[in-house]
Amino acid sequence: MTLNEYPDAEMLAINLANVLAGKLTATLMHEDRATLVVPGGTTPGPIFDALCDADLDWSRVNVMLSDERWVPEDDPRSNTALVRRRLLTGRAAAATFLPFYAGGDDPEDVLSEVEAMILPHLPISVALLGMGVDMHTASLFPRGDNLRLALDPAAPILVSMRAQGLDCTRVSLSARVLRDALNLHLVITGAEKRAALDRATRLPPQEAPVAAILDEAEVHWAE
Ligand SMILES: O=C(O)[C@H](O)[C@@H](O)[C@H](O)[C@H](O)COP(=O)(O)O
Repeated sequence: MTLNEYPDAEMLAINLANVLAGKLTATLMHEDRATLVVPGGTTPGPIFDALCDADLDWSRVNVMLSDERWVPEDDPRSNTALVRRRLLTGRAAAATFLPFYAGGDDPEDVLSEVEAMILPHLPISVALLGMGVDMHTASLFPRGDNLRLALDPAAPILVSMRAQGLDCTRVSLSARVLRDALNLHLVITGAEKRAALDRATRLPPQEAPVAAILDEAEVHWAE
């Protein structure tokens, strides 16, 4: 794990957007297409606002989420709606978005179809992940019902996840798929998450799921 500290959240957003754009540009120098994975939540918005106008060939970029709440796009909890609003605009509107939500109440009914859509676009070229103060990343939650499966080296590409305190079912890329990203970045802000990150470095992934990806991750933090 490498840790990059920034004087404030604005500097973090601008610099991290440049780092991600640089990695995508480098990928597109030797690949026909690049796959970008981004998180939902409240942290990435300013990063998306800076990244969406990066001068790169977005028409050759596939964008997908690290995880999704299993709700339609018009639901305020939808990460897809966040990405369409804040990232897939400006130059990045030319990117191809691969939504996970496929309708219905239970993702298990359609997981294999969604995985079939994802598979051709792996490994991930550039992944940006967030983290909760409970040390979850993507939707790999401590005490999540499918956490053991999601952490298994032979895990499927996508797992459903339910956990106490979550107001809806989620789906998440599994730890092995996230770890296999060719460029893996984790963004956190604030003292509480910084302390949680420090704790996660001393805990097993079963207790601190973010620990499953820390070895491969470049961490970006601002107060
Ligand atoms: O669907 C989501 O919410 C994200 O993918 C999730 O993993 C997020 O990155 C963390 O929960 C941090 O969320 P904040 O950025 O809101 O703190």
